[in-house]
Amino acid sequence: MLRVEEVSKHYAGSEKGQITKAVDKVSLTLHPNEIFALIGESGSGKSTLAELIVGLQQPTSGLITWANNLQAPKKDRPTSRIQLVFQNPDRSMNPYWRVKDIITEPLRLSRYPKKKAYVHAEELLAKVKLSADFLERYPAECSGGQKQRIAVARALSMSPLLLVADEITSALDPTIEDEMLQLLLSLKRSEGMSILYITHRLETISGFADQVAVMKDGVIQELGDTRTVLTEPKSEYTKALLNAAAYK
Ligand SMILES: Nc1ncnc2c1ncn2[C@@H]1O[C@H](COP(=O)(O)OP(=O)(O)OP(=O)(O)O)[C@@H](O)[C@H]1O
Repeated sequence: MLRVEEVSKHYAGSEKGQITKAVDKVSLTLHPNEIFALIGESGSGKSTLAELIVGLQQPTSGLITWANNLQAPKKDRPTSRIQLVFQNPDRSMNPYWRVKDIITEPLRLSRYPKKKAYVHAEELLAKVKLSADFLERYPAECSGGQKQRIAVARALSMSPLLLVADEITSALDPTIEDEMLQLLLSLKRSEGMSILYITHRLETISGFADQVAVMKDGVIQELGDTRTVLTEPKSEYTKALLNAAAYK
């Protein structure tokens, strides 16, 4: 569906001649209807790679291409190829808006009539397993986990082919995190979309992600199907991450 070929993003450092290789010659393929987990410690280049994929940044070199026969699902509404959800929902939500306005914002920005957008609001909340009571609430009246669901509902309003979720469960406690992973898994199936799931926690992706790439210092250390990478890791770095997770 989406191919990343030898993609690099280098930044000039503060000292002359110094460069930071945030992403260095990364290649991967995202298939339709799969969850791809991108794992790495802080500073490994995950967010930069996500921004390159989404088009928020341009690569220094390399190619990012979508399969040309792709079409967002035909709906009576605007659609988009990619939607993003970030770690901190508060930063992307207007605290003075009601949930119904927050989740229909992408539709309204696409000039979809407000009244018709509101008709979809309840259905979008149902997709993320929140009741219609939330429509009239403000973000401050929702928990962190509920706000993340609202952010996912907003992304779903555009029926994306790819949902990029950048550390969206990192601030949640383990039970709520697990509920969010189950929700994403069921959305992958019901919406037929792919999910690029970015996290620093390798231990959370078993039974969830189809493929995983482990990143360090801008370079992919290991890439493969999740079960194989978790049970037969090849790189020393993946082994170290798994060992560290076992002692948590
Ligand atoms: N605009 C920029 N200018 C210079 N260096 C940058 C810039 N953005 C990121 N970097 C550097 O690139 C590297 C990768 O950063 P990135 O944010 O992609 O890592 P990350 O794995 O997402 O980390 P985290 O989990 O902490 O968000 C870091 O060393 C960072 O300091």
